[in-house]
Amino acid sequence: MTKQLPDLFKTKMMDLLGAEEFEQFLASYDQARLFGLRVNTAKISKEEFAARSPFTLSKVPWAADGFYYQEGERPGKHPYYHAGLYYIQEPSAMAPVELLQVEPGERVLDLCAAPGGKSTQIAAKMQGEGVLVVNDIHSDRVKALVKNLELLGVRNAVVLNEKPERMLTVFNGYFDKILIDAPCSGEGMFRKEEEMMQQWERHSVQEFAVMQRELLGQAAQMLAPGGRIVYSTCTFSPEENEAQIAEFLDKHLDFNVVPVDQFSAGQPDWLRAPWCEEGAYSSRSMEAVAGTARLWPHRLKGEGHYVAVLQRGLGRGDVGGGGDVGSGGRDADFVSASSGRKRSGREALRGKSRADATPRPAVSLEPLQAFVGELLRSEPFAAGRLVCYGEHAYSSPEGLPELHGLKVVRPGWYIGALHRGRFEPSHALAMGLRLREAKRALSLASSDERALRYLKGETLEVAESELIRDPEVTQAAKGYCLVCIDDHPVGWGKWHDGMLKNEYPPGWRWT
Ligand SMILES: C[S@@+](CC[C@H](N)C(=O)[O-])C[C@H]1O[C@@H](n2cnc3c(N)ncnc32)[C@H](O)[C@@H]1O
Repeated sequence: MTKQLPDLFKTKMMDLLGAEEFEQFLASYDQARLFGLRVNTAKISKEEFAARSPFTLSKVPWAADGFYYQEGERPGKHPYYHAGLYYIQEPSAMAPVELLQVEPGERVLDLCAAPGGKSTQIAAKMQGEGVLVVNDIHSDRVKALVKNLELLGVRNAVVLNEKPERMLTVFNGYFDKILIDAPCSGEGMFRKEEEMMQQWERHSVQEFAVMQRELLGQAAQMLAPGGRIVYSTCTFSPEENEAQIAEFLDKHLDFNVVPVDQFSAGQPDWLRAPWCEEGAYSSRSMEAVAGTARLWPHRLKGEGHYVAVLQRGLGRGDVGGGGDVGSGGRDADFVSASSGRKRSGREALRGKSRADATPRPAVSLEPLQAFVGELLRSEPFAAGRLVCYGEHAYSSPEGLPELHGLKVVRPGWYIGALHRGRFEPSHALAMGLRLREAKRALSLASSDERALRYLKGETLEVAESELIRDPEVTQAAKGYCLVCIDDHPVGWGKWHDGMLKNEYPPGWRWT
């Protein structure tokens, strides 16, 4: 593979690394590829997963829930993948979110989020508490982002498809943590994805450097005092890494680098011609970038990455706090109560105080209330507020400012559609539920041949005695039923008279 590397890339890396280290670096391209998965601790503990796992796992040293698996094991072809128990993720790509140090209850932004590897990692750390805003500028990539959030059962995410500059007013000084997993020239991915080499030859490093500079400045405006930004790339070029951070620090004196010591150090000595403008940076910034981190494929078991942790001071900077701007969700017909205290799902659905001041929903919420009463033991929407966009109902995280004028793809967890007096629960609702939250469910063993047949979209024969039912429920077993595999939800079915009609969405089916 070393032969296929672009000559220009090889010459530059030789200049940066020096002859001896360059040889080791080059040798890494002929080593076997590494494979990683991250356990989705929003759904299962890593101990439980390790006990059930059909894969040969070994720990990724820098990621709490990350594991290497063996080539040929194909975790994407296992029912547990369809249950959202893990995300297949390159091991080095797990590092930035670990360094973001997200806590449940925080307000977190993933600015360049698609297809969602790091968003789902952040979500697992938030455990459904707090506000997670995920954004990507490319609408086609946002589709994959939404699907991954739904697959992994994320309940507290809002998905935007925006230019970051349009987010500034709404989110000025709002977030506690921001991840910028920046678009970059992708030099660190040449071993994993060979087509990255052709893309590298088409786009210049300078082109990406311009975008990265803008993204860093925009993120700084959306960060609260005392907040943290993690900036990451999967490339080696100092123009996209140390130079971005040094320039940012010179423009933002209220930010410091939090040194990362578990990886190789950033390279202040590369901030010079011909790659960067000689003498352009202050000595404070030059010193600080030594505390940023480089993940080298010849020094650890992962692909090439760069990560910088930027901490904003608590003092008054040039951005304001709070985020409660604008009024009235853009297309929301109805916004339920948002009292701040925990409400029951019934209360959330009834939507008291704010609902009185806002227009009634265009559709009646009664079918949704009936569904909740019949099917759900606990009230999963109580942590959010129910919003309706046309026929579609979402649970939006508490504390979110009005998203006035923004292109909102998902204003929260998609609950389902209210259509012609009926409620159709969404697939996202099933994936975000727990077995214990359902009053009527079916749990198939992963070894049961019906598990795979369900994932293929087939109708199943299911005896009434196999249904798990709330002992207090006296109604007939007929109707919606949460289908699980080894106790983890994978979708809906409709049970009637010994048959389970399959509600697994066509686009998700096992092929
Ligand atoms: C490295 S990828 C992100 C990978 C993602 N964080 C993950 O872990 O799955 C960079 C993303 O940035 C998006 N992007 C490019 N320019 C952007 C911009 N100005 N604002 C927001 N997103 C942008 C791209 O569409 C791409 O999906």
